[in-house]
Amino acid sequence: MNNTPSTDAVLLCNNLSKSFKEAGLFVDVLKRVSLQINKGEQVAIVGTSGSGKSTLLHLLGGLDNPSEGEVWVAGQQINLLSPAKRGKWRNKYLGFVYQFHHLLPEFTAVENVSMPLLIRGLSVKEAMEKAGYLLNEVGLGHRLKHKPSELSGGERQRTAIARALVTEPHCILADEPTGNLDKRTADHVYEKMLMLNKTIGTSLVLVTHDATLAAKMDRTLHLTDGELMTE
Ligand SMILES: Nc1ncnc2c1ncn2[C@@H]1O[C@H](COP(=O)(O)OP(=O)(O)OP(=O)(O)O)[C@@H](O)[C@H]1O
Repeated sequence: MNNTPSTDAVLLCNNLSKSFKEAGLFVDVLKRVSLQINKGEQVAIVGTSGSGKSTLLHLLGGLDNPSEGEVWVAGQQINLLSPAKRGKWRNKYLGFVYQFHHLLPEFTAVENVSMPLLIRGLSVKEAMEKAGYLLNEVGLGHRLKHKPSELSGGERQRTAIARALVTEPHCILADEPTGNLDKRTADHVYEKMLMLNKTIGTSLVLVTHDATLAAKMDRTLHLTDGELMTE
């Protein structure tokens, strides 16, 4: 498959490969992966441990360089950009949610969520209002002033989701974001994330081991030993 960016594509890669050098030998972790994520689409990436899921997500998000191939985000081939330009492009169009929330411990929930907007130059008032709205949407309207250490695990992950969505990115890249939560809390967090993604029209690429969750998405991509299997 060889993709050319269409108007529907928010994210795509062509013949993406990644090798790591270990003990003098190259190990091929991703092998010529091509895929396209369209506007508003929710896509799961599944595969056994070590099949290359996180590596693929890192490359799609411009957090690492491919050995070969192309990554396009919002019509721009990001792997050709300088690290500084790539970082700017990434912050403009993508949102990230990780297994560990990476919230800033000394700031409250609403301050954490407003941070990406302040960095973009919004006034404190505007940023706080938007952050408060998003936190309310994920069911945390009553926890705005709590610091991460005063929130439960599920509440922290919902705060991280609000922070990823507050800039209304084209696409969210999520790597097993509820892997450290119990199933009931995880289901609740996902419910919120999937619903909000639909409301805002953000695409979602989610790495998960949970087949039930993957089945809720529009599409599931299977990685086996670094190769994408057709559905
Ligand atoms: N920086 C690195 N240097 C060397 N090898 C690496 C590096 N990063 C990843 N790998 C190797 O690449 C393979 C794929 O790793 P990756 O983390 O993408 O797998 P995964 O499918 O996300 O696994 P899991 O489900 O266990 O998180 C693994 O064998 C791993 O050891």
